[in-house]
Amino acid sequence: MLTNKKTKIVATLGPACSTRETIKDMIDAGVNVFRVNFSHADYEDVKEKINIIRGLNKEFGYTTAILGDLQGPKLRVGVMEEGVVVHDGDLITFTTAEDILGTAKKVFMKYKNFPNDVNPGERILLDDGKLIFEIVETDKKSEVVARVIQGGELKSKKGVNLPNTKISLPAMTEKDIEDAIFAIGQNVDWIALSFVKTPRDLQDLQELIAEHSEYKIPIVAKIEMPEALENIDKIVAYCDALMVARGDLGVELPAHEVPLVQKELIRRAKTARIPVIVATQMMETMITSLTPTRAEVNDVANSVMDGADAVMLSGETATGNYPVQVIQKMTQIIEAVEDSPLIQVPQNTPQIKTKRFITKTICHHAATMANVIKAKAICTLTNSGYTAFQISAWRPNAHILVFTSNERILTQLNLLWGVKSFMYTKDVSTDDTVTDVNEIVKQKGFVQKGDFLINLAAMPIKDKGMVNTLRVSEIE
Ligand SMILES: Nc1ncnc2c1ncn2[C@@H]1O[C@H](COP(=O)(O)OP(=O)(O)OP(=O)(O)O)[C@@H](O)[C@H]1O
Ligand SMILES: CC(=O)C(=O)O
Ligand SMILES: [K+]
Ligand SMILES: [Mg+2]
Repeated sequence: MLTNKKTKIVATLGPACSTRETIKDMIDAGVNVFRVNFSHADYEDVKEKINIIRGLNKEFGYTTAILGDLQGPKLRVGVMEEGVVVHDGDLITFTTAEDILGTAKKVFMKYKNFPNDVNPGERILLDDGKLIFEIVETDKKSEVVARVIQGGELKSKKGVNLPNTKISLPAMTEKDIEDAIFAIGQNVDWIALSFVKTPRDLQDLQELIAEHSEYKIPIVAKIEMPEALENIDKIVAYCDALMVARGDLGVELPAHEVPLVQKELIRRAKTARIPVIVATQMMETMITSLTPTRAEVNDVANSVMDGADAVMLSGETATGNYPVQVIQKMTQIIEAVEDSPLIQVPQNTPQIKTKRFITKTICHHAATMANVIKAKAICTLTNSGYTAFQISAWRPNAHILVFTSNERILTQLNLLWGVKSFMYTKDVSTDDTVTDVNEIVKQKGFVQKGDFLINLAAMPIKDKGMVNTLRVSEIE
């Protein structure tokens, strides 16, 4: 039995959720989207997981989506010996010369140009800033010596941030291009681009998608760099969703600036009517404990109250001990707050006259009207998914039920707040379609006799044109 929450959950795949049984339990507990993190992914493994998820979708009528998250120009250390700990004041060498097994004295850095890009005095942050080093010297060829400023356990393949350094890497590296082509080949529902700085980065990915796919794959712009904040208006115009990637963001910026940035980014996404995902360390203690901290419970709840369409888990589900329980807990938190009248999600009323002005306006009125007449559901027939984005953005109290014959958007829309989608392949006239859809919705238990329901359609239906009709039905 699937949950009825409206805020979506994105869960990262990893060794902790590798069986079909665990994946099914996670979906039943509230996962709507699985994230493949290409920073750690093995293609054969990804294929297997995607098959499992799609198999479950088929068998149980789920619409679980898959999000491919490209690594981007992220630096990483190599594989480390077990249990290496570095202490304040220690000196450590980062080498790019050979992929050695790392120790407390010497560590492999997987970025050839590293000794060239850095300068003495600059900082190296590791593992989302848990460890801090200061560069003492670089030979500008293959070795960099650094002093430990804040020590701790130095684990394999952890990410490296250089907030004071200008890195000479493109937004899409060779690896990202290869991973994106693989992801497109697997028909993933969404692709996330890490470390976006400018709209150009997004256009490059759009072009790559257009070159390798006959369908448009929507893009999530991961906001984790100060440059992205400077260019946010243009970035919003060139992507289909935002992610507040707090892991890197909290290292690239002082972590105490992240809370207001989160609120600002959510507001931007709401204004553009695109979904926004809040990510990283939401339930971090549940990697090893069955009880989240009060602060974590508050964080998930407050993200929902800020207006997040989706909340994301990383290590909690990828490598944590409790991949199913963490979803159950997150669902409980979401359900406890999302219907509260205290939630005031920012929304914009001014309508810009784009070519879809009419459709946008109808969706807006459907959502507002549903609240006024207390309609239990808004049903829309869509081929592109556009109306689902538009209705979802207004956050009506009614169920948002999407009927489509397009298998791709059936799962893609599962990232959107409040949206539930259903396969609908019958090709009939509007009157029959409305009656038919309303009957399905009643059978599924979303509405009962006497309830109002709003239908949106493009008439005539067979033309698959622009939505031009809003109809209110009373369920018989
Ligand atoms: N197949 C896998 N997929 C995802 N994470 C994995 C996998 N195998 C191991 N992990 C571990 O889970 C941890 C948390 O996952 P997460 O997706 O947050 O990674 P990350 O390294 O912080 O990546 P990024 O910042 O690039 O998104 C990783 O640091 C990694 O050590
Ligand atoms: C998810 C991610 O990439 C981050 O938080 O940095
Ligand atoms: K990533
Ligand atoms: Mg990141």
